[in-house]
Amino acid sequence: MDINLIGIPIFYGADKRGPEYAPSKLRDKDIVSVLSKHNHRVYDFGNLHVPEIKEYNKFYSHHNLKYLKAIVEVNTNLAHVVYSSLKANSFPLVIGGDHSIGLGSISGVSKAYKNIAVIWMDAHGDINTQDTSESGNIHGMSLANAMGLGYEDLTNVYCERKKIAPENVFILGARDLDDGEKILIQEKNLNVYTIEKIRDKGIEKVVNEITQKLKNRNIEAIHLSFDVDFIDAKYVPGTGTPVGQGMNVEETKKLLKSLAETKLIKSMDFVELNTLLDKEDITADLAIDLLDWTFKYI
Ligand SMILES: NC(=[NH2+])NCCC[C@H](N)C(=O)O
Ligand SMILES: [Mn+2]
Ligand SMILES: [Mn+2]
Repeated sequence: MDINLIGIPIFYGADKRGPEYAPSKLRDKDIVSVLSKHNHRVYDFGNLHVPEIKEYNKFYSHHNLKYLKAIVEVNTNLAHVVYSSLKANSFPLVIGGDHSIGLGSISGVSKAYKNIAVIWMDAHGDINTQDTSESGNIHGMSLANAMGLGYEDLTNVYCERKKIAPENVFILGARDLDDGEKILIQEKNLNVYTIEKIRDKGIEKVVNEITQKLKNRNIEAIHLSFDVDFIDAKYVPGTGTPVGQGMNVEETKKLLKSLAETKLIKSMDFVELNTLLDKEDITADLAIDLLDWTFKYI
């Protein structure tokens, strides 16, 4: 397979420095050779441009949407690179950066394929809007924006329509949801698999259930958006919003393997690695290990 490696050095969606250094960290750790081992041809596209915005200007457009303008710009450009990669039969692997970039990735995928699904592995839902968010951080809104909910500059990124149908979104690992997010899950009857639910059913059954639903809906492509805080806080010191009670590394790998083996994953984000918070590169090394593992089966 051909892989286009796309770095997005952005922290604006998290409003906390650190995620912007993740792409170069993973390159230092030889991500290209690691992925190439599995018979992939890896093309390193380098980083996309992230405009500089001064801290005092972050509320420029909207008080509860920090760094809105820059985030819209970056996601628009990312969407096009993702779209163009898919059209050229390459697998876009997007290295964040914070999770605000999920919007750009999904936007690109949604133009390349008619019927898509999104698997969002995350301790959080990232389904806030400017009205429900308690932080104003856009990385907590990107999945809602992709579903057409939220501020119009965000929902209209790349093309003016909703990018993904709520019934084709699967949130795995959620265990830290805001009140507004819980209401939305009820309202839209979203597919949310909490850690408890995944452990109760078992990983295999969960993946089968998801694949069955996707088959019934003729899904052509899954976009996998992996937030490293999906994993239990004790294994990932290097992330900005860590949450306990998550899966361990072994369980996570089992889940990633089953998802990869569906052969439906056509694009992926790896986000929220914060190198400034990391301890002795534990999280960066884990990131390499997880990507190595996943791309063995993809
Ligand atoms: N991609 C993430 N790590 N998101 C964390 C979001 C945290 C919180 N729910 C918020 O909206 O601010
Ligand atoms: Mn997230
Ligand atoms: Mn998260």
